[in-house]
Amino acid sequence: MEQMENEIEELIEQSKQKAKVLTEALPYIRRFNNSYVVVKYGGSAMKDKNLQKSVIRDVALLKLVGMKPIIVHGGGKEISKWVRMSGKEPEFYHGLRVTDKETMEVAEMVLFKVNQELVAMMAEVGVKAVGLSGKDAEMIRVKKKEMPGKDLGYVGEVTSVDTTLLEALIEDDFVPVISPIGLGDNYEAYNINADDTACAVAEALNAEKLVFLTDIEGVFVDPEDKSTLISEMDLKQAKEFIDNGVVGGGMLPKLKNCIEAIEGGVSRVHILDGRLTNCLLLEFFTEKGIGTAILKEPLFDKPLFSEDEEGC
Ligand SMILES: Nc1ncnc2c1ncn2[C@@H]1O[C@H](COP(=O)(O)OP(=O)(O)O)[C@@H](O)[C@H]1O
Ligand SMILES: CC(=O)N[C@@H](CCC(=O)OP(=O)(O)O)C(=O)O
Repeated sequence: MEQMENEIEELIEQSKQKAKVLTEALPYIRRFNNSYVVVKYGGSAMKDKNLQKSVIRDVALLKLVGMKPIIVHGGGKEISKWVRMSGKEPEFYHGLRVTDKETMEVAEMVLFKVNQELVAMMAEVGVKAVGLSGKDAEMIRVKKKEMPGKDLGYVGEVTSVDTTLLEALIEDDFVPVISPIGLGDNYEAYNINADDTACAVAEALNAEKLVFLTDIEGVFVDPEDKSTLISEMDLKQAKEFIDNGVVGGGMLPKLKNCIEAIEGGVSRVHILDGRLTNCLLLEFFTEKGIGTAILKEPLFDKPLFSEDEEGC
């Protein structure tokens, strides 16, 4: 009898917790209703199938509560695996894959596979997604990326994004899943860095939010010291971090993309740890939020580090 009473009490407590979570989420659901939210999903955060499913479930939930999510995916590691299997060693120059004709073919095949897997996962959680590359309806046009001293081959730099198809799909309740391939002047396929692609799509849609899911908790002053996570920075601070050499490696182009997106009209950009279960829900629907937010201007005067932060 006593055990039964304890179980009932536990159930009531759990229900109260769930109700609290939903109540806390309400203002955010209302605020982001009908907003474009671009999620860049790639890198190491994509490694694990269960993790992929968790991210996809989160995106489905964003959709079901009234937002307009768009996924831009990467797959760099998977491309490298298949390039090796084709007998070549992957080559990168300043973070960009040197892409000859053969590598472009491999990249296009691998990205198509990744794209369709994500589309199927969305279907599994009851949301209709449509897989696209930038070639569809000439959505993403590019020019060949020029780098002093190195020919990158079929690497594209986005020149324009035509959102007509995206808007039509979203209007009809589909979630677009975009792979980072663009169409060149000569109508050939070009390989685009997925962060650049997400940034260009978010800018073209004037998105409310652009979220980069990566393999680290956010931007750190010192990545070795977890207490130095920067929960929020404005454009000025972001530029200072770049100039002062605080950020390096893959975080450098990512932060540059964040700055570009904000300057291009995106309201908020976030860098989140895609390895964390329910990372998107934690960022979107909790007061505290997670990761690093990059804003046009500071919301209010507060210390740089993560205490006392405000979410969304
Ligand atoms: N100050 C910094 N804060 C956070 N990460 C940093 C910083 N400086 C360098 N990095 C590196 O940037 C990496 C993220 O970039 P990248 O590997 O290109 O991500 P993705 O593959 O998800 O696109 C982190 O794993 C980290 O090693
Ligand atoms: C030109 C260029 O480098 N393109 C990238 C496209 C995929 C990508 O960016 O994937 P992640 O986000 O998973 O790294 C590549 O070929 O790896």
